[in-house]
Amino acid sequence: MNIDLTDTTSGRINAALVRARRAMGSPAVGMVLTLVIVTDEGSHYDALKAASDASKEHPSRILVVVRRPGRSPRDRAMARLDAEVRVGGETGTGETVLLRLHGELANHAHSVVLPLLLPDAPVVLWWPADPPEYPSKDPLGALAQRRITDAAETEDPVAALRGRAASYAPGDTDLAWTRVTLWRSVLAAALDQKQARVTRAVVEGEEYNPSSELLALWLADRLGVPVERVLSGGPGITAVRLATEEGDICLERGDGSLATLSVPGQPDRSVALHRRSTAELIAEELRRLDPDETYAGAVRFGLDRLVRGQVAQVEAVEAAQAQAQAEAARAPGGEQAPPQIVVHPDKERMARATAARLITAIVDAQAARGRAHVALTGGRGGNALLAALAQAPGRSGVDWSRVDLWWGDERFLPEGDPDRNHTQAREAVLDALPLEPSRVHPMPAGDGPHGDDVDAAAEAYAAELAAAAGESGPGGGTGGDGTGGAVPAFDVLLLGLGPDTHVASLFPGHPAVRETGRTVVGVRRAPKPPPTRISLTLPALRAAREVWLLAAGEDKAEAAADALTAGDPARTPAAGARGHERTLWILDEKAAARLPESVRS
Ligand SMILES: O=C(O)[C@H](O)[C@@H](O)[C@H](O)[C@H](O)COP(=O)(O)O
Repeated sequence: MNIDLTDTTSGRINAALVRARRAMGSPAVGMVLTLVIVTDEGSHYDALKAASDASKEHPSRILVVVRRPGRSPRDRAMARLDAEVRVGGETGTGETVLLRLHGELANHAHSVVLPLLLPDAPVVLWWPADPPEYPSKDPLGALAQRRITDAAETEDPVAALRGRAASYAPGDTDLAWTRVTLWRSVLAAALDQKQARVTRAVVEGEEYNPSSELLALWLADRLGVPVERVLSGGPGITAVRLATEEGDICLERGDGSLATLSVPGQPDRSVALHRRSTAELIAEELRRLDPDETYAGAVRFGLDRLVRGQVAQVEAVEAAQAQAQAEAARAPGGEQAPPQIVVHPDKERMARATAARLITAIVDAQAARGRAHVALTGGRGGNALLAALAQAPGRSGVDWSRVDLWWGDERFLPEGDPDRNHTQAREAVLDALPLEPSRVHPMPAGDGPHGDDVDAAAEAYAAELAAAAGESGPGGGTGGDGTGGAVPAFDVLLLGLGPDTHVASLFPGHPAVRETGRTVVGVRRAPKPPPTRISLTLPALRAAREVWLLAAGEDKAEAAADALTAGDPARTPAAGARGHERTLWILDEKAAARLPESVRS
């Protein structure tokens, strides 16, 4: 039931609430707290929506206070209270009162709110933005057992955290702190389980991210060791590394909601660390109303006591890359994204983290388009990734029956030959996945219907790709000259980097690299055995939404440096492998060792 009251009083509002309850035949019992939200006209809808969702778990009276002091002296001199009372309906078992305090009344919000508080029930106050400097001393704040602010909703979140530290009083909390609950619980469990002494810690997260700061402060406060705060490109917190005598405990979340937890001596596991909605955060805060001493210890630990580290390896390159590479790597149409770079400490962790990243990408693609198209690569890097995928617990989060698997290239050998990429992929993981056989698209074998005619085999695969192109959802890929030669818009196209900068079976100086009219070609006299292969062409690779290039080991260092600074794909084919939406270079430290300063600085 909705009741609108103009130029009213708190008493009339209470009477309206009673009337509405009676009319609905639902007494006001069962409501557990009063949630007061202080916001402005432009933000009250979102804040109320989040609070209403949160209060489904905690039936509440929600009072939304919107101050309207007025623009002119005349407006400011008057005093008027308008109210919108909502009981039942989308408020669930709770009730909502939107209060507009006009003119002079805007300076006396607590006198309006006090008579509207549920009797004998806790009060929670939430400022979605622009909180008072001392929340506990604010007249409204003084009414509350819990006072919620959000440092992320400020111009300078780190400065805001300094303010929270200075003004802290029991009952204060901040949503930037709430956002690290899941990280803290995973790390605390890993530390409890491992019982290893931590000697130092690193927290990587995007700049101006207060949650990264608070997670670092919490580790410093709890562990009593040096904690380094390192900047990354995000989103949000991207990694925590705890150095112990037995090796690093790492919790890495590349760019999605799935993180990888690596604990020395244990198999990696994927952990859901999705970035929660405001409603979920508020619901968590409503669950506990006692003072959060852990928050108090962290926020007051002292930001200046954190070690300010170098910009993370990952993002030093990403930031420089975005600028230095944009022109050189841009495709003729200018639509490909400049490459981003992720560097992992070693090839084992690179494979594990990339497997988790691939799972996230597939889950996201299926959520967006109902299915996912992934093109696999052969070689040690590609197979290591598939082996890691076989171990990744998060793989059960994928509906494999809606994944289409393709190959970027294939050795033109008899079916089942151990050197075929398809054979190796099946052995690594495919045979263990509940795939839909009709959605697994190996390239033709050398003893198949086309005999030893590799060109005919290539044409057949091009036709299979074209048939699937229309199914790959909006923005379906086009390869070749962009006309008939279509391919699906691969959600992720994986490529291993050859030591000579080849990708797929496109080798430097080879005619296949310069092919633009077809999407798939036969390759003869390949420098990497076996000599006869089938390969997607560069235009077909570029039809992918995302292209991920994998390079591990020092034998790839020069190739990676060449490809990331070169411009001519004919000479350095990897330089021409760009995705429409994203190009990701995934390296281990050894393969990244020769990246020029201009790229790494
Ligand atoms: O069929 C192939 O050989 C691959 O598709 C090829 O493109 C491979 O990915 C690179 O040569 C890197 O191989 P390594 O990862 O083994 O170095």
